[in-house]
Order: sequence, then structure tokens, then C-alpha cells
Amino acid sequence: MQHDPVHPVVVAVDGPAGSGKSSVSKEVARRLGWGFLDTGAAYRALAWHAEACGVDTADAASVISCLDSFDYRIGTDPTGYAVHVGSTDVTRAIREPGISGVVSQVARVPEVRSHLIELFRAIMAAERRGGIVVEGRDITTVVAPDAPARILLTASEEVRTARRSAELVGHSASATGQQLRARDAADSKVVDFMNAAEGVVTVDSTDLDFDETVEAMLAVIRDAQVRTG
Ligand SMILES: Nc1ncnc2c1ncn2[C@@H]1O[C@H](COP(=O)(O)OP(=O)(O)O)[C@@H](O)[C@H]1O
Ligand SMILES: Nc1ccn([C@@H]2O[C@H](COP(=O)(O)OP(=O)(O)O)[C@@H](O)[C@H]2O)c(=O)n1
Repeated sequence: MQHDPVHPVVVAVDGPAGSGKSSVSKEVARRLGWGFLDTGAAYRALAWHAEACGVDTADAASVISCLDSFDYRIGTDPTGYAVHVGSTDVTRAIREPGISGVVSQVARVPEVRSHLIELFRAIMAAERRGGIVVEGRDITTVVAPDAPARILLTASEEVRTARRSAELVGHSASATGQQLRARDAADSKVVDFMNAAEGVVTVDSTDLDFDETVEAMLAVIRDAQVRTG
């Protein structure tokens, strides 16, 4: 798994909402000096764009009609990246519960998935650091099934809800939990991110603190480095 200046090492990370994919992957990338790609941000930004265009996110044809005008940009610097749609910085807006509540409708459309997967692969190929940690729902299985290190990051539903609730000040814990369960249920119909595919290593963070989870992920990457040289 040596650094090839043309092909960065890819670490693929999948898992359900609130399992720690984004925060843990970002820290792992930071420690390795690698890039980081949050793929969920693109689905969220497309949901934001569709709403900004006045489109009904429940209507697949209308969502598809927004793809041409979806001018999406995201950085891969784990120490600070912004998400833009056109000239608008949507980094914060896409985390709002209003977007979380409709993003699965956008993500279930096959044309949306193939469009965004192409975009992710282009971002991965353009990475100039030694590697890139890519996280989402279908990275280990669809986006980068050949990645040398593939990880399913899980945690119990209770712990995931508590983590997400702690972030969303001013929103009730029960509403947050309900939304998280509904989104996982909707997303699970499109891709399986609850069960590890063959060759994918599960890291269960239920009883691990943040640093222990980072260490567990780094251990999987080191093992993969030993295996692949
Ligand atoms: N192992 C852990 N222990 C405690 N808190 C964690 C752990 N992993 C992640 N977190 C926290 O949980 C919250 C949700 O994590 P996040 O990375 O957004 O999850 P995801 O991207 O899977 O939805 C964040 O506030 C993060 O700091
Ligand atoms: N690779 C991916 C990443 C996200 N998604 C969709 O995008 C949504 C938001 O993803 P996210 O990673 O930001 O969600 P959290 O787990 O961080 O809450 C998910 O609920 C899925 O509907 C997807 O379908 N495939």
C-alpha cells in the first residue's frame, strides 16, 4: 500500500447515521496526512439545491431535472473543508434537520446515485495527498470495492441517537431519534450498510470513546498496509 503519486490509497468507510463515520474518518485522515471525502454531503447538497429550485424532492423526475444545474464543490482537507453549491456556502445549511428529513428521497434515485458516484471517483482520483478516506453508505461495496482498507463503522442505535442529539441543540432527543431511525430504514432499502460485505472489517464503536475509535480504524489501515505491502 505504498504511495503512488497517480493513485492515492483509498480507505472506504460505511455505516449508519451517527456511527461516527464523518468525525472519526476526518481525524484518521488528519493523522495520516491524507485527504477526506464526506459523500453524504453531496446527497445533502443536492437535496438543498432541489429545494432551492422549488422542486418536490419526493418526485424522482423533478430531482433528476436538477442534476444539470447542480454545481457542486467540496474540499478534501480534513482540517477544514467547505461545501458549495454554485457560489453559496451550504456547509452548515445541509446539516439542518429539514435536509436530513428529505435527503433519503433524493439518494434513492438511481440516476442521482450514478451521477454522484462519478463525481466521487473524480474527486478521489484528483487527490494529491498519499491517500484519501472516503465515507458514506456504499463506499465499501459500490464506490470503491477494491480499496485496500474497507471498514464498516457501527454503534448501537441508542448510542448513535445520543451522539446526534448532543450535536443538535434545541431539537428534542425523541424527534432526533425518530428521524435517525426513519432515515436508516429508508437508506437501507437502497444499500446495505448494516452488514459488512466480504472482506470488510467491522469496527463497533458502541463501547469505544472517540480516540479509541480512531485508533481502531488506524489499526485496520495498518493491517491492510502489512497485507498489501
Ligand atoms: N466513538 C465515539 N464516542 C463518542 N462520540 C463519538 C464517537 N464517534 C463519533 N462521536 C461523535 O458523535 C457525533 C456523530 O458523529 P458523526 O461523525 O457525525 O457520525 P456520522 O458521520 O456517522 O453520522 C459527533 O458529534 C462525533 O463527535
Ligand atoms: N454514500 C452515501 C452517502 C450518503 N447517502 C445519503 O445521504 C444521506 C446523508 O448522509 P450523511 O453521511 O451526511 O448522514 P449522517 O450519517 O452523517 O447523518 C444519507 O441518509 C443517505 O440518504 C447515500 O445514499 N450514500
